[in-house]
Amino acid sequence: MTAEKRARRIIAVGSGKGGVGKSTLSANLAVAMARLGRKVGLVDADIYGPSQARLLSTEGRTPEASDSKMHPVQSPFGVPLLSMGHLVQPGQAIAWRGPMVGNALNQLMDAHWGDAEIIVVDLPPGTGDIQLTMLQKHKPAGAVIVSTPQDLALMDATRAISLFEQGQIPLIGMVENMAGYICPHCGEESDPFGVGGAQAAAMTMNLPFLGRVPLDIQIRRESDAGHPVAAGDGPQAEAYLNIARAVLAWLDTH
Ligand SMILES: Nc1ncnc2c1ncn2[C@@H]1O[C@H](COP(=O)(O)OP(=O)(O)OP(=O)(O)O)[C@@H](O)[C@H]1O
Repeated sequence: MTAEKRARRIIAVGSGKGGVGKSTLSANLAVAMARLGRKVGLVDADIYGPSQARLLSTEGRTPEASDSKMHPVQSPFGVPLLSMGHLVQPGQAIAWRGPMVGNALNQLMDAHWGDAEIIVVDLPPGTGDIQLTMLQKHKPAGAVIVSTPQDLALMDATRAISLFEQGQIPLIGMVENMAGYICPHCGEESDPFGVGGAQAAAMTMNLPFLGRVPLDIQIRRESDAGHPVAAGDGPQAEAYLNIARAVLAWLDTH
């Protein structure tokens, strides 16, 4: 029986800088993996700027607790989750020093995750206390790096990659977000942030490329309204499902 019990595996989603779409990717990746039949949970490790309660339509819900541990909040998309957004009022500032933030992260991670076999962790941008606690104490099975295609974002992504390498966390690969924009009026495709930069950078760094998500008004609108596009149909959902397939293929072979 013990041999059959599969260990829970953590996938950290990181980026060098904020605003590149890491939270959106984390939510959609978790939903897509659940759609592909896996038991997936999601932890919003962005303690100071939580967004997952909104992205997965669980705002205003408070986790119950037993045996001094929280029970994740069930979302309507088959993914249970925990976020500071479930514990503080929207807009309330969290002014904590490092050790308290580390404790908060540990409580989110050490919750009653039940039969979840994979926990996706949405890390805050950068390379600070939360990232270090995550790497050292919770030891993710692997990390996914998100970047937009422009040089500055890629430079920051390199820093995130180096953090995981120093922590000896395997890199699953890189996702290029907000590449290619199709005008909803005239249909012309343009590349506000360029395109292919993240894929090229991944190749240079010998990092697998996991896929590309276009800059798409529907992704912005639906995400911010708490409807992850990965739960629906169409090319947007397919983009996230393909990334989820690539991540699962990696997990199943490592
Ligand atoms: N592919 C996309 N197309 C259009 N909008 C997107 C896309 N990906 C993310 N966005 C939008 O960009 C904004 C920032 O995304 P998100 O919050 O996921 O970024 P982040 O990297 O997690 O930022 P932070 O680390 O600062 O929380 C959101 O409004 C989101 O809806």
